[in-house]
Amino acid sequence: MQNYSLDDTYIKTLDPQTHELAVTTKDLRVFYGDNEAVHGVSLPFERYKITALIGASGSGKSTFLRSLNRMNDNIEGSRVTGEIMYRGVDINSQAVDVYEMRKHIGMVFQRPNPFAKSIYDNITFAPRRFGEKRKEVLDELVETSLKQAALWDQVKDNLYQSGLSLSGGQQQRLCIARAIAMKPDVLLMDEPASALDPISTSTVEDTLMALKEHFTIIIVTHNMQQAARISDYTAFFYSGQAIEFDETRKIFTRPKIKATDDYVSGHFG
Ligand SMILES: Nc1ncnc2c1ncn2[C@@H]1O[C@H](COP(=O)(O)OP(=O)(O)OP(=O)(O)O)[C@@H](O)[C@H]1O
Repeated sequence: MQNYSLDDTYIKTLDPQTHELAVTTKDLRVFYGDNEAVHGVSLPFERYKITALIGASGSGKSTFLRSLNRMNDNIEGSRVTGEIMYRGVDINSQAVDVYEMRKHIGMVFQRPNPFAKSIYDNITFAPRRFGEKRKEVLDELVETSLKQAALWDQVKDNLYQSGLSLSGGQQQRLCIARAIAMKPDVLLMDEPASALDPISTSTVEDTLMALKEHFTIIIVTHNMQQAARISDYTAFFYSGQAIEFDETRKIFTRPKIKATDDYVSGHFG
């Protein structure tokens, strides 16, 4: 099967003035020991857009996503080769300060994982660790992050209550607020709504749609309706390769590859 390649995509023909790329990967390969889980994926991620990564279980979506902010560094025996270009720097290079890079490329996980701390402390924890001590700046950060995550109105009078006391959907929005408090450029999200009920899912989806005004979002989802509803671009993963990448409306209406068509129309996977 043909692997999708950045070189032969129409993206090259797009006007860079109107289609600025936040991150691109080139021939990205991820190994767990001898097992190559991602086979040379080259993808462009446009700034202020949502790109969905879809594909069957085990096709390498999460592995690829995690490698974009070097989360695979924490997995023993894991190795990543190829390029991840961000602002002209290959962030897959060993010379890169990973903690500094993660300020720019943040991550929200599948299960809401607030710290066992107050709502206020959840949001200010990382900025404080990076040296921000001014109370007025931290207060402002808490308010803007919670507003952007559509949680402010519900928690503004209870900022010192534990983050763990919130509902699942609220906890996930707190985790989104915590991630955006670092003012990242790019937010990586691994099935951020899969542990939530339909109403919370819908609120999180609305939140993501609003967030793309300020952030570039790359999201793994198994939910085809969700990918179709919220994403601008979609990459279809199959056996560790991104075999098709296009505007979401094209992937869901007239994909070029049969395997993509079968997957999005529910014929397998
Ligand atoms: N920590 C790990 N150690 C070893 N192998 C792993 C690890 N994580 C994933 N893999 C393997 O890498 C391959 C891709 O897995 P990955 O989780 O990236 O797929 P996925 O498409 O995200 O699947 P799902 O939709 O089920 O989350 C699989 O063969 C999986 O077994």
